[in-house]
Amino acid sequence: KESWAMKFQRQHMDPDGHPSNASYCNQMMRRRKMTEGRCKPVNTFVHEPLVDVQAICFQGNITCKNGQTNCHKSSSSMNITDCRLTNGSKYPNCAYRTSQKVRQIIVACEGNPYVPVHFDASV
Ligand SMILES: Nc1ncnc2c1ncn2[C@@H]1O[C@H](C(=O)NS(=O)(=O)C[C@H]2[C@@H](O)[C@H](n3ccc(=O)[nH]c3=O)O[C@@H]2CO)[C@@H](O)[C@H]1O
Repeated sequence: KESWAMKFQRQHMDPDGHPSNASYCNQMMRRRKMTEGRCKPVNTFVHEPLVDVQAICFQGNITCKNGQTNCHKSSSSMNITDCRLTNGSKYPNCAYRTSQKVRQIIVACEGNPYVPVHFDASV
């Protein structure tokens, strides 16, 4: 079974990628298996080295959206791509808008080793 840590990497890590065109999200959401059974509404990909994203777990500790206190905000801004389902999208043809941004990101961390397991938000 896929661990939380591996699920985070499958859903949110693309260190060597960058949205070269508007179909980045359409392709990546399929490739990373987030369009099976339903179209995942919102998903962010992070274009930074895995070690830099893992280091966030030891940066600013803040409260998560769900009230848990195991969230951490990155000290610096990161290159990310937000994928957001378009209104006209109809399963199984999940159609996304691709938005490239530079933001601080907030992740939840768990386990030993203490690693990212959930993407909370970008600010
Ligand atoms: N503190 C915690 N500690 C540990 N675990 C925690 C904690 N909190 C949740 N989980 C777990 O994580 C699992 C999970 O998938 N949570 S999820 O909210 O649906 C993920 C959001 C995110 O993927 C995406 N999104 C959203 C915004 C954005 O900018 N970018 C962006 O990508 O949308 C999703 C829905 O918002 C869930 O099973 C829950 O148990």
